[in-house]
Amino acid sequence: MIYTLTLNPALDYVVELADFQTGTINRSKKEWKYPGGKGINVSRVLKNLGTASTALGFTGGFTGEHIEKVLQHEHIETDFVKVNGDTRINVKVKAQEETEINGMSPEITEEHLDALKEKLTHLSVNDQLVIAGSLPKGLPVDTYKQFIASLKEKGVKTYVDTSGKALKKAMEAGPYFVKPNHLELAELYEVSITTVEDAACYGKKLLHDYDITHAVISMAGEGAVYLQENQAILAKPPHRPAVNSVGAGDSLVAGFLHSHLKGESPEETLTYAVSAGSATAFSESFGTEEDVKKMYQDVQITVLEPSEKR
Ligand SMILES: Nc1ncnc2c1ncn2[C@@H]1O[C@H](COP(=O)(O)OP(=O)(O)OP(=O)(O)O)[C@@H](O)[C@H]1O
Ligand SMILES: O=P(O)(O)OC[C@@]1(O)O[C@H](CO)[C@@H](O)[C@@H]1O
Repeated sequence: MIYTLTLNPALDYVVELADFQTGTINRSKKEWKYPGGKGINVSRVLKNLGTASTALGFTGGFTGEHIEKVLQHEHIETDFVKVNGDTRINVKVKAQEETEINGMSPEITEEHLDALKEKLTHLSVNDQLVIAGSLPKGLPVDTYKQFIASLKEKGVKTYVDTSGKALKKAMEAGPYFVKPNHLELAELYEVSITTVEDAACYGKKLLHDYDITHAVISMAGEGAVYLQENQAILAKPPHRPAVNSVGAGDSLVAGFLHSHLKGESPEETLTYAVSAGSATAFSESFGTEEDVKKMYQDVQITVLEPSEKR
């Protein structure tokens, strides 16, 4: 069974404006309200692709209730721990460029964390857990690391998409899969990553430095680099104007899982993952299965020879 874990979900309020000006009143021309947070997005895209999952994490207040209602309406299983405050609202402004204001998490108490840990004890070998997004305020920076370490002992495979200190700590427990974007990878190694070759080089270093089986380094419009022991592959999407970048990375993770769990080859899996990411980047919302299949024809694969670590 696939589980997704979103410790810091959000109600995403997406507003489209012809022109965005600070210091004055802006009126939206289009707007959407979606359940959000990276793990929840992975569950929604998996559903689009025909793969079931259960969404775990913390939800609270009117925003939390709305998120659960929408997910249940979409026939996505949920098993959230209820917290007292309101799940945050994240504002995404689409104008000349995209601007995001990600809200604050509600307070998570010891009891809430224990209740979540109890749910995780039910996962077993053959289960997959996607751990995605930021940590709510107040939780220890090694929270993901602890989850990964104890799940790994039971044979549960973990797929990690987070950033900053939480990512660095999570790596120490050796997750099965990790998807940093090139900026997150650069931050981890305190370097600058601007080319596909740099991404492949530091991606390879990631595999050597930590006990990780699969890594995908996403590079927005440049596509993504996949790495596993003795293999590095690049998948490039077609060059077109992107409509939306919110959730493109989550779509890539969902596409990877969907294809990988069907036992497809690394080339097919990376192509499918990048197709899912780009299908979302080229749509107003998440790409549908049909969008992903169409995109698959236009994604180009190149086998790379990554340079040795610097
Ligand atoms: N401008 C674009 N054109 C084509 N594909 C894109 C574009 N932006 C993103 N994608 C697709 O989405 C994937 C993930 O994008 P990105 O590297 O921006 O991830 P991310 O930083 O995790 O994204 P986000 O946090 O916005 O969800 C890329 O590998 C690519 O397949
Ligand atoms: O603040 P975090 O947890 O890092 O990211 C949260 C978020 O920006 O990520 C998703 C897109 O990937 C959105 O649905 C959501 O608002």
